[in-house]
Amino acid sequence: MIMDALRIALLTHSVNPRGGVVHTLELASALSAQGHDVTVFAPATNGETLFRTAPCRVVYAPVTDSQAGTVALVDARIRALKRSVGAHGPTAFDVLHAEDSISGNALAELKEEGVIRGFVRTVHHLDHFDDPRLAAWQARAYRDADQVFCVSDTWTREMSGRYGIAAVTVSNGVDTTRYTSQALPADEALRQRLGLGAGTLILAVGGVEARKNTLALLDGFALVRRALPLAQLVIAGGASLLDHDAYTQRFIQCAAQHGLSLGAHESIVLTGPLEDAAMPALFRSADVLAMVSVREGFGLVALEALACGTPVVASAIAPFTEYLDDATCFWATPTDADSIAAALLRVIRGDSAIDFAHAVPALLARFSWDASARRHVDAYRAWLAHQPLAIH
Ligand SMILES: Nc1nc2c(ncn2[C@@H]2O[C@H](COP(=O)(O)OP(=O)(O)O[C@H]3O[C@H](CO)[C@@H](O)[C@H](O)[C@@H]3O)[C@@H](O)[C@H]2O)c(=O)[nH]1
Ligand SMILES: O=P(O)(O)OC[C@H]1O[C@](O)(CO)[C@@H](O)[C@@H]1O
Repeated sequence: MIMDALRIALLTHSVNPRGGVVHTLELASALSAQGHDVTVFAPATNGETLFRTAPCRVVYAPVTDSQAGTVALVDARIRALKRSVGAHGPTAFDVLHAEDSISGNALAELKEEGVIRGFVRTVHHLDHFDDPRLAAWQARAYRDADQVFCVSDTWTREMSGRYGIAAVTVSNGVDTTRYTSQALPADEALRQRLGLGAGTLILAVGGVEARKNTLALLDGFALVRRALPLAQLVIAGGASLLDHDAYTQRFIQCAAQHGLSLGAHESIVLTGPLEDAAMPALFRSADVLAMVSVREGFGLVALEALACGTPVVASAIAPFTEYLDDATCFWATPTDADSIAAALLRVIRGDSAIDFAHAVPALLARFSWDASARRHVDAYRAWLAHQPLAIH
């Protein structure tokens, strides 16, 4: 432990392989390596454990209330985190850091009740909620935070321009020891297990959901199949707390209308959430990563694919345009299936200018979790310096 080590609590919404949880664990790992005393709080039901081994103390907050429906689920998780953090008392941590709206509400309530003095919050991206309770929770979780961090300048500007919140950007990192282009014997076993054939593999990560723009990707893929009849679309992940069932049903119907079948060895393979070790192997197995999302906080998956030596087709919108360029990705217009198909085909045919020798390593070097953790610590200390009284 370093002399001026901070006692930091990082709160996440679940144990799932998902952006906010990955951010929590990578930040926890880098902060711990720098000598800080980190505790991760994660709501868990029925003995669930984090999808990746945590490098620090973990407190699983038991979710005891009903999670039937999204509102009940969010409420139950807010209660679970609030109980667990509250039980540690007001002096247990120097910094309480919420990674999402659920944990932000747990801390906002504890702050209102005087149990904690304040908290910081990372906004990865915000969602659109028709349900007023979900919308109100989402707003409270950034509005009541003492300091908001965003994972891209795009979102820092959005928070200021649209919501009047003065956030600071603290970028993501990418673990280039986990995500490498070095093929392993297990890569082939994974291909077999998932039913991936010898044809071209187009990979998308994050499941089937509107924000990931999976329907437009499907339309683009159907066009690609006219030129490459053996091509497969592999969609991995999707461990979201939100309800994407209606969108998934539309996806299944549209696939049928295109004459595309779903399943192992079929043209579309939906893997669902995968164990951590599978992800680098899957990136390496793909001919191209399609990241044609319409809303991302940062787009970490694009960097992971590039680190594995896999070319990326990315949406020609922010935040991708903030850090990718013609030397590190191939652009597609996310609202245009023809554009998505054309971009995928250009990359598959080796007709892109992605520079894996120079531009990609230079890009990856700009995003480390160590640097992200140092920037967080600077921001924590700046916030603590403005607290009228020390927390402990
Ligand atoms: N092990 C495993 N990891 C997964 C899986 N699915 C996704 N991941 C990992 O989870 C992370 C993000 O995945 P997304 O599906 O893109 O999550 P998100 O919730 O949309 O991410 C949000 O936060 C990220 C971090 O700041 C942002 O980069 C992203 O744009 C978005 O705002 C990446 O590290 C990705 O490799 C899976 O099935 N298994
Ligand atoms: O899709 P995910 O990563 O599970 O995220 C769900 C989002 O919805 C909420 O659970 C509720 O607003 C947020 O806390 C979170 O950002």
